[in-house]
Amino acid sequence: MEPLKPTSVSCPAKVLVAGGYLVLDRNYTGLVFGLDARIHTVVEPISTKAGVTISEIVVKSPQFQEAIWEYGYRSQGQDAGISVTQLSVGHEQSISASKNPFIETALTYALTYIWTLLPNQRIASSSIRILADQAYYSNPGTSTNDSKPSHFLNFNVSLRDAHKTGLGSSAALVTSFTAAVLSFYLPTEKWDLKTQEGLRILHNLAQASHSHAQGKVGSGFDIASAVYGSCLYTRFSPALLNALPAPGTPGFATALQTLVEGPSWDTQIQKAAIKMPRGLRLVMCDVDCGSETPGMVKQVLKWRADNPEEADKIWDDLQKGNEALAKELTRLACTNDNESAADPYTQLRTLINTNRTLIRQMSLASRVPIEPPQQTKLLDYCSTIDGIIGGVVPGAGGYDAIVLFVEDRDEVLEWLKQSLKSYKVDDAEEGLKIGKVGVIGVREEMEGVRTEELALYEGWGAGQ
Ligand SMILES: Nc1ncnc2c1ncn2[C@@H]1O[C@H](COP(=O)(O)OP(=O)(O)O)[C@@H](O)[C@H]1O
Ligand SMILES: C[C@@](O)(CCOP(=O)(O)OP(=O)(O)O)CC(=O)O
Repeated sequence: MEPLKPTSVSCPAKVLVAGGYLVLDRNYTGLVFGLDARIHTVVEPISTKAGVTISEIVVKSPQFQEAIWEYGYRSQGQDAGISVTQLSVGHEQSISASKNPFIETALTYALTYIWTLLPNQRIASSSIRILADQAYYSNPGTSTNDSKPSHFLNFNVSLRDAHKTGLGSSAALVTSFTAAVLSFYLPTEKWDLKTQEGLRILHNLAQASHSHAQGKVGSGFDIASAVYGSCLYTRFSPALLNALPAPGTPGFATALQTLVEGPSWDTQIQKAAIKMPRGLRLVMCDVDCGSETPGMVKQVLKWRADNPEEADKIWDDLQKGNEALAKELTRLACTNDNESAADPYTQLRTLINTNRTLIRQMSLASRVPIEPPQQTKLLDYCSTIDGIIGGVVPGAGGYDAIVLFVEDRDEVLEWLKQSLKSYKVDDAEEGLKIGKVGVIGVREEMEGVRTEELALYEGWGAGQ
């Protein structure tokens, strides 16, 4: 067997530009853009003294305080796969306080899948590092005091105190983690990130473990964009995962392998259906307030169940609007005569506004603040700025963020930033009030998962 080589993989963040709530149902689609903030996972061998065999995997997220998790692992009988147990980390923090369910579940699923492919081989110990781009968190990061400043910043807080900007950290983490662990342990004849089949298996495995860690609530559009980048997404049937035995119980390993490799997985990814028109870009703004997605989802789905006729009408109109939006984006991206028209984006503007009207109808009818009045005002305000085509509340909506289609010129972005500095929320509003609105340093990213050069992590020391 060849010695294991250090491996690194990264995945992009996401923004669901159209299809929030609808995408939870397989009859509808979600239009998701990848974003150029990435989470990286690096896996390296641990050197042990000759003759000493340990089965330990140490995971660190060195940009955060106390972010270290040590796992022991062993194969179970009765085809139950590999069980992972968190070991004491040797300082005052208790194991339960330091649990990271996303890492623990991704490790259990990835090692179990590896074991099904290499049943007679011992899985060697390794050391794993996770490094995230600044845009995932609004905490101000500081440079490492290395003479060569790193691309990655130190956030100087624990993960518990990190303020997420809603770019899908757990999905990018689970997907890059799963891909890096598979790449590290498996020879390319067994699994290869560079093939369509390798991507399909990675997608299915990451969906299964992320869904398990998250409590099976999401549509999985965030994992799809972590693997494939920007795409038009149709979710998998939720029933696929209900049939999977629990990790560590008899039959889990073969059932997992059959599920991720077999033909039953029914996600549809249409990559060619999503493009960014030449001359445009996405801009994300954080509204420094925040909404709880699961509660909003519950309420919208209850409204739909109680009012099927009204809901189906709005959803079908929204689906048509979303498809038209995707079509117009690809049309603009593929046509050459944008420059000659007086305003090449008239149709795009109209489509965005029609979708927003339908979203507000759904908001009113379901009494869920998907595009609440303060966000309407903010979006309307931004849409009047020269060079801004329009925008929407992404994903579940609420008071989290807005996403804008903007002409890709420095002066437009600068003017937007200046305008937002002096933007005032109406004092007369009742209820929740959005806070400061800031531009997040990201733009669209068409590419999904990719391998990275180890030199990127200099200053974040191997196995430190
Ligand atoms: N850099 C990181 N290192 C380790 N774990 C992380 C990191 N970023 C996020 N996570 C994990 O993902 C969780 C956040 O996931 P979630 O609440 O679903 O937010 P998001 O919407 O960003 O995915 C954190 O509690 C932590 O367990
Ligand atoms: C409602 C949804 O369709 C979209 C939610 O998108 P967000 O981007 O708002 O999600 P989180 O970052 O996980 O809060 C639920 C789903 O599809 O999972």
